[in-house]
Amino acid sequence: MSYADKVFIDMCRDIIDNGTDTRGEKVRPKWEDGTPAYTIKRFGVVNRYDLSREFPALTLRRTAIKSCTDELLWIWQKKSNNINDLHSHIWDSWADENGSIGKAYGYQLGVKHQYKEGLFDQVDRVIYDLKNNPYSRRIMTNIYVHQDLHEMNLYPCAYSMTFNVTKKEGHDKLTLNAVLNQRSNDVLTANNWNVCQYAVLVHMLAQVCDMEAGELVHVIADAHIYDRHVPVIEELIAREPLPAPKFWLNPKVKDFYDFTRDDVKLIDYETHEQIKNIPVAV
Ligand SMILES: Nc1nc(=O)c2c([nH]1)NC[C@@H]1CN(c3ccc(C(=O)N[C@@H](CCC(=O)O)C(=O)O)cc3)CN21
Ligand SMILES: O=c1ccn([C@H]2C[C@H](O)[C@@H](COP(=O)(O)O)O2)c(=O)[nH]1
Repeated sequence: MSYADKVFIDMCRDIIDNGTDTRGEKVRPKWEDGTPAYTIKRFGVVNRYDLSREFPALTLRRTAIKSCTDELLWIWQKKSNNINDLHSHIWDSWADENGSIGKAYGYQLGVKHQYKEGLFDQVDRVIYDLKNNPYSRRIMTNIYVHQDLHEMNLYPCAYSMTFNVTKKEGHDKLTLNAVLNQRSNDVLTANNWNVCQYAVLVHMLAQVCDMEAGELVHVIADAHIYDRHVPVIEELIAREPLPAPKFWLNPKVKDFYDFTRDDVKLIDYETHEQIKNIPVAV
């Protein structure tokens, strides 16, 4: 069975059985009808995925790999903050009349910073360090920029990646690992969505830097299940996990900026039926 399913089931069980409830407290998000969106939450969840063994897609329900890759490329490759550059409508509720989500996500990754070797944005700096100084312990991004928070419609949730390179015995290539730091995670809507997109990112960066993909460690400060999602989660985690799919990344692509969502595929991705019309708290 898919290892990601096991991690997801254990995490959800733990949140529901051992988490704390925000019901009746002052909370920011609301449901579409204006009702406060309360959660059951667990502080400090850490999940590890070994990308050299399996791609961490859930089989309990289908994760839209092309849409989540599209959002990842919107942020990391197009470095855009405008929903008109995105193929899906997942950000529509947080955009202004021009389609902007403010100085969030892609905007921050496109800002150039001065380094000893010259001006780089954070993505190009990561690629430069992975190619030129792979054993550096300083290869990371951070888009949680306090001075710009007042110009963001939603503060970044998955806000930092720390890359770390190791060498496996008997392997010619170096191994690329990463820690994804996330301050807040809507477990039903976006847990596996975020995990799959950052797994894709590690695979892409490994390929263009001539490395192998290793571990992805997902650190979540506030892992929560919204009140209206609890019955859906109960139904999902009662399902029997299926085998993990195989991951395909177009091996011809050698430049990070050449990847498109069509260069990513899940082969033999068998899943249980999708749960439609899941409400998203705004
Ligand atoms: N409450 C909340 N939860 C989130 O997960 C979230 C936000 N807000 N605000 C900003 C973004 C938007 N995110 C979203 C929103 C919707 C989907 C979603 O509906 N996904 C569907 C279909 C996507 C498609 O195929 O285009 C899915 O089945 O995964 C995913 C991520 C993640 N983020
Ligand atoms: O990539 C994402 C983006 C957003 N989320 C979720 C996490 C929260 O439920 C909301 C944001 O609300 P805050 O009050 O700002 O925490 O969006 C996610 O899980 N993944």
